[in-house]
Amino acid sequence: MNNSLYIGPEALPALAEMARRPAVSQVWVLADSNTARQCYPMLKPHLPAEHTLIEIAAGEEYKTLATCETVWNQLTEQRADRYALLLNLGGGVVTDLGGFCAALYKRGIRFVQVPTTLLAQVDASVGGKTGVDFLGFKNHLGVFQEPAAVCIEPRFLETLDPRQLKSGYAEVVKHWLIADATAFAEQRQQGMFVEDWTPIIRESVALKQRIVEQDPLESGLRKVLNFGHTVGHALESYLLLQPGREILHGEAVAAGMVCEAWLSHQKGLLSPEELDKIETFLFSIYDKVQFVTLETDAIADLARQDKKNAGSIINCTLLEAIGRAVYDQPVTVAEIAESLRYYHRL
Ligand SMILES: NC(=O)c1ccc[n+]([C@@H]2O[C@H](COP(=O)([O-])OP(=O)(O)OC[C@H]3O[C@@H](n4cnc5c(N)ncnc54)[C@H](O)[C@@H]3O)[C@@H](O)[C@H]2O)c1
Ligand SMILES: O=C(O)C(=O)C[C@@H](O)[C@H](O)[C@H](O)COP(=O)(O)O
Ligand SMILES: [Zn+2]
Repeated sequence: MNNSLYIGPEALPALAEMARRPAVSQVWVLADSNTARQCYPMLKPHLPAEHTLIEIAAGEEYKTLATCETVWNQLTEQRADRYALLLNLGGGVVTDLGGFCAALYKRGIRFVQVPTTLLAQVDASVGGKTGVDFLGFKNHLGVFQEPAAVCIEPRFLETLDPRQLKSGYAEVVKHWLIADATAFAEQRQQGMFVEDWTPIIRESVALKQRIVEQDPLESGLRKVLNFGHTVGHALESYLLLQPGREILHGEAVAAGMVCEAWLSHQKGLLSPEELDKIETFLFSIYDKVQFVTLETDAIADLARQDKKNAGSIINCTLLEAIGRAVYDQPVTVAEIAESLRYYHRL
């Protein structure tokens, strides 16, 4: 099975064909409590009658090794062998965690990503990053492992909560900011009014794939896909550990993009006019993430664990212009804290 990508009505029939290949010994579906209820009924008619559903709890707080253990337990108890196929049906939590479980189980079984959120359809299911959070740090344990296929059916989005849709849109905007100034300019006129997500999904996936193909293991260029994430992950991690204050990944990335656009401007890379365009657009869609200025140092400090760092140097991806990103730009914890204070004042 090669790594194949299907987007649209052909996605689930393609999955049906893969699941019935003689080389597949067992078919497993990993879903969370929501996708088991809301998405599995659409998938089920495409699966062989004999398959097993594993259900995990929904939410970022369950993207942990403990949840992986429950998955590995079930695979082991039912004697899944190396020829088993795992279908990850869900948002980025399920595709990241399921990919990680598949990559480690018996040193690797094949898996297919079946993303059901906008975020997972435009970003998380593509590019082979899998993993779980650890000690509150985002994706701290993980491996690069490409799925056998990615099957994107945009109709899954019909049951998605609008807040989740907005969260996913942040990664689309990120793709435009790092590599597609024209799309950003066009969409700026329309805000988040989108009738049919399919073309946006196709373009976002193609843009991400073009980057990943050149640098699959993130030794250089791929770091541009992390724009907004140095500050975004720090904020997301900080609030994840405080019950009641958790925010969604895309919401954190949207805030992170404002902070990192400001850092880009401070470092003489991004013009004030472009900074203003980015802020105005993002604030027309996203509410401000709530924290107090007293917390900014503690949040910024979490960026010391960012995976792009080298030793004590925090390497950030910044913008030279809308549509042009530069990676490995050193920033200090103090500068990150200052960017958070700037965001807070806006
Ligand atoms: N691997 C990557 O390249 C990559 C890229 C971006 C984000 N991520 C990761 O993805 C995760 C966020 O993913 P997410 O935003 O999809 O969150 P998620 O997986 O938590 O899904 C969001 C919520 O929507 C529910 N849901 C999913 N599909 C649904 C549907 N069709 N209808 C109704 N409800 C549905 C889920 O049960 C969950 O409650 C983060 O952990 C982030 O780190 C990974
Ligand atoms: O695919 C990538 O590369 C990305 O950076 C995409 C990000 O949107 C995504 O959130 C990713 O999981 C972040 O990776 P990490 O290495 O910073 O954990
Ligand atoms: Zn992301």
